[in-house]
Amino acid sequence: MNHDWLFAACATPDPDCRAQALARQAQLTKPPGSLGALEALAVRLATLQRSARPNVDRVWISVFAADHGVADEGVSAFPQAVTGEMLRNFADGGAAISVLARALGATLEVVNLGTVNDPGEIKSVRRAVIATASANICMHAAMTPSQLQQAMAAGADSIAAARAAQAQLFVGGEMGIANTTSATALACALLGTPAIELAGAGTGLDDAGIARKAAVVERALQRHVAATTPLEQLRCLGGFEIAALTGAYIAAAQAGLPVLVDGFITTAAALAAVRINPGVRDWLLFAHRSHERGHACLLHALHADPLLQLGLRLGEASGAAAAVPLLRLACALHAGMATFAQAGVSTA
Ligand SMILES: Cc1cc2ncn([C@H]3O[C@H](COP(=O)(O)O)[C@@H](O)[C@H]3O)c2cc1C
Ligand SMILES: O=C(O)c1cccnc1
Repeated sequence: MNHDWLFAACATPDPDCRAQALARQAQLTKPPGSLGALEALAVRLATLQRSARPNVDRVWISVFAADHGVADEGVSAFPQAVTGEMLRNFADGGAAISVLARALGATLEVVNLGTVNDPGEIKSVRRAVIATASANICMHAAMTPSQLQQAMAAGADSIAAARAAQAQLFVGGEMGIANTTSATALACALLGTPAIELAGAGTGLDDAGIARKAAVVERALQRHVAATTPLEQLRCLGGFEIAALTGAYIAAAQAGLPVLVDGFITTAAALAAVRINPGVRDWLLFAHRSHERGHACLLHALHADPLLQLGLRLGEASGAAAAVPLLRLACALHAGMATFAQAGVSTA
């Protein structure tokens, strides 16, 4: 099994572009620092895109869908059939991310990695089916080594497609009933945190449901206590779409394509990516803090300060899509504001 590409060097952000962008921000007609996070975003994007005038007009969104054997443990408020049904909804344009992508003029790629209720060929859904579902993590490793490899390669394929389309920003999303359980188990293993601290409501569990979900996660952690590397933890506790996201984030960082991370599940995949290849961290921007209980802890572990906190708890890349207009405004301000000299405005 060849995982060598995962450890190849990531691109390095350009310190000269950073210095130039900081110098320009200091000359724009505003008190220094007064545009706060919008300034930092413009400087960050200039550094990552190696450009004096960064922009995120061309946004690529990939939503990875897959089912999870751990759904058998009754950990979701919704039935497993929803994953496959939502594939058709994505394709028909009715899902939240379909609407958001349209509103942003972003490209939306949907990838079917394996669903129990498989809708079959759908125009505009990429089939990269690995199996009907990952295995129940309470009993087995979620994936075989070969399945892990396939899933991560499917994520890297999306980055190749995004680059071919000259995307300036990559956004990953996910759809998979019970995947907050898998993401919680992965996060607990990566962070060494007990399940009860990270388990949350997902699609809408009540307190008793959350307690049962935490017990399921603890069983999975016990079952896979021998998994001590991040790659093994991902293989044993993750799922196809989570591994695809991890592969996509690593490939994006290696290609020098900035990434905007979405919610709890994508952040768990991002933490796995950073643990596997630490150079990935430079390429990650964080869109929002989701309502899901464990998200704050994951963000803290990544030293991430997300832009928004809107009480979203959907996934599908919806929170990242909601933050794209802020990135665009940051770029527009950086490019379009007059300097003190140009406008004849006195400096301090
Ligand atoms: C109709 C519907 C659309 C969704 N879109 C994203 N999710 C979100 O909810 C699921 C995770 O929550 P849990 O672990 O509790 O199952 C994932 O599919 C996630 O993307 C959805 C869930 C539903 C029901
Ligand atoms: O934050 C998320 O990504 C999330 C939370 C709940 C359900 N699905 C996704």
